[in-house]
Amino acid sequence: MTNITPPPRPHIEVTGLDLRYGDFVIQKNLTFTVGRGDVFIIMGGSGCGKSTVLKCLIGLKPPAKGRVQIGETDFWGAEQQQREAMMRGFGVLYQSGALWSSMTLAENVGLPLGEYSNLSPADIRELSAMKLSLVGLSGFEDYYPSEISGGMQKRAGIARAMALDPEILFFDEPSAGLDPISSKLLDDLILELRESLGTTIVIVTHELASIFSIGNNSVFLDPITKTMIAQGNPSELRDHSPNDGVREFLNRGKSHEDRSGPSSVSVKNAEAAT
Ligand SMILES: Nc1ncnc2c1ncn2[C@@H]1O[C@H](COP(=O)(O)OP(=O)(O)OP(=O)(O)O)[C@@H](O)[C@H]1O
Repeated sequence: MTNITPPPRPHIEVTGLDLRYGDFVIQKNLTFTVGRGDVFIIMGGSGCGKSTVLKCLIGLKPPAKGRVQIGETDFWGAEQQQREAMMRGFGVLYQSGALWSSMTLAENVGLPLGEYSNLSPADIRELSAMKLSLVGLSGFEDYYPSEISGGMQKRAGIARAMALDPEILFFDEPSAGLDPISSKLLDDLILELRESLGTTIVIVTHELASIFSIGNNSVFLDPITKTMIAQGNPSELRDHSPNDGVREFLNRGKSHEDRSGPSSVSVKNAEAAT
């Protein structure tokens, strides 16, 4: 008899999720999985509910219906205390970066360590410097956020998100407000972190260049039907999604046919019609 090893359990499993603000439905019936070590992109047009889905995954917005399983645990079904403990295993970088302007970079990164660990101030300082070096900011420990560029502020925000060695990193529009070169450097950093630490990374973004260069898995949310209309590798969705809207969005408004001749989808459709 052959021994078949079952596939590893996904890191995050979302099943039948509905999200609402009051009676206003944001998204419904979302079912998708995020594998361990994935760089998973939540994408879709403006206002479709990407940030709201992220908020639900990080514990800030309870679902109206459905389940979010993180590892072995039903995240929203768990007691609040257990959920809060799980949330300490998440590192979050919000859109604004949100560093404290009156604190140095080392103090910003050290803040969660002071709050959630028993480390001495000297150890916190050393660990903060190490986290800053991971994001290429060695030597900037004593700088204030206003003294460094926007791209460096984002890096410092990532160092702070990584302070407690999270299992999952969540980024909301990490490249918002950055020029294309800083944005590319940030993508490189995200990939480096994923490769060196194996952290699962979930990102809300509609920057196409980032989506294709760093994402290996994704979900595509539709604002009209208010549900997901695609899941999978973004490059494959760009070229082969059976949904025209998904292909158009990922080809920057151009259909695949416009760019490079008929897509395999339309070839298949043409073959089927003959
Ligand atoms: N706290 C809230 N209360 C009520 N409605 C909200 C709240 N936050 C967001 N919304 C609404 O929910 C919808 C989805 O918002 P959300 O920010 O999740 O979308 P998004 O896809 O991330 O948008 P964008 O791409 O513009 O950042 C929008 O119509 C927004 O106005």
